[in-house]
Amino acid sequence: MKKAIITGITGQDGSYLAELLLERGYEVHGVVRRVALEYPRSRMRRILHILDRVTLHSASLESYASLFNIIADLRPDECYHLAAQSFVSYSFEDEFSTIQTNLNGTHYVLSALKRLAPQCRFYFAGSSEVFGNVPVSPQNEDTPFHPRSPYGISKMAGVELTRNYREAYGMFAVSGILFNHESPRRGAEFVTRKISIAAARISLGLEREIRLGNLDARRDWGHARDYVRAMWLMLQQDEPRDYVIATGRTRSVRDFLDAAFTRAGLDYREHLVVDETFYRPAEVHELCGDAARARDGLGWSPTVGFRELVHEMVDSDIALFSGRGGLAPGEWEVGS
Ligand SMILES: C[C@H]1O[C@H](OP(=O)(O)OP(=O)(O)OC[C@H]2O[C@@H](n3cnc4c(=O)[nH]c(N)nc43)[C@H](O)[C@@H]2O)[C@@H](O)[C@@H](O)C1=O
Repeated sequence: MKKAIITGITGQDGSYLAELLLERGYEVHGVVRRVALEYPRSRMRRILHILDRVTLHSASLESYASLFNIIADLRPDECYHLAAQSFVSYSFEDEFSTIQTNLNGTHYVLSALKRLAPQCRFYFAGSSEVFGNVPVSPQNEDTPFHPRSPYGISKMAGVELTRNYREAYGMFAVSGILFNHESPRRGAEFVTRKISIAAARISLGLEREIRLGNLDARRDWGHARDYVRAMWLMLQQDEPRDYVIATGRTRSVRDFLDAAFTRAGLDYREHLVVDETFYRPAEVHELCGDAARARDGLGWSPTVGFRELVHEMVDSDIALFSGRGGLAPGEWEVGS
């Protein structure tokens, strides 16, 4: 039985990945912050249904020793490093913590694996935010990086660090450069979930308006369940390589808003307030990925289209806020 560690198991991707690994017969271990153990109903809400089948370990990305000890005890076969400060907006407010946690955390995990489990296959959650402001579209693995936020910089450095461990120490260490991927488990601070929650709550009469920033930004949105499958596939290959994971199609924030509100039986124009406080100091206007390498090398392609994704998210939030979602009010509020 293969043993896998997931950092960030309580997040959207971590929860889907844990399900996938359990289905494939892995022994699954998750690394969580102590706070998650103290507030299990909200922090653990995405993995409550599999808590009896995974083993959780308490550690912090800021503490090398805490990560070292877990890796020393487990000596895993595969390590998926997903934990990070992942909200781009927040990275402008606290650039120091974002860069420190995201970069040092990655460095600590890689360094501990090199010492204790050098055969372990390592996946780093890279991000399309590394491309930020590149003039080339679509972006692939050869596109130069031009990040536009402290978050993007931390992810760019993580991709380079992972590459360096691969080249310098011969480790099977790879990065997935994942474009935006969403689901009903997305944190409420990200624009897609903010919209699906608002569509649901307005349609149920619980709220009247939604406040958003730049509606013209365009993203390449896929479904998180498809994207964690790509993570797993990357670690099953003969050769370690980085891969772009994307759908290859972009939509604007306004398109998402329109589709979500229409699904909820609403006209978004009657509820939208454009609020400049949600604009970013440096915006990424459009990102579109070219996942040809993943298609040819991993046999990967997305299975969920844009409309299906939007409908799943809105339907799920309508169920949640009409009391059919299994969570008490307030338990959805904490982000990823
Ligand atoms: C791949 C990448 O994907 C995600 O990063 P993101 O693209 O920044 O995601 P988001 O949903 O926060 O913003 C998308 C767009 O929507 C615009 N926007 C307008 N109005 C609001 C608004 O009110 N809230 C938010 N959050 N965004 C807004 C905002 O200006 C931006 O242009 C993370 O998973 C990240 O970890 C990651 O790696």
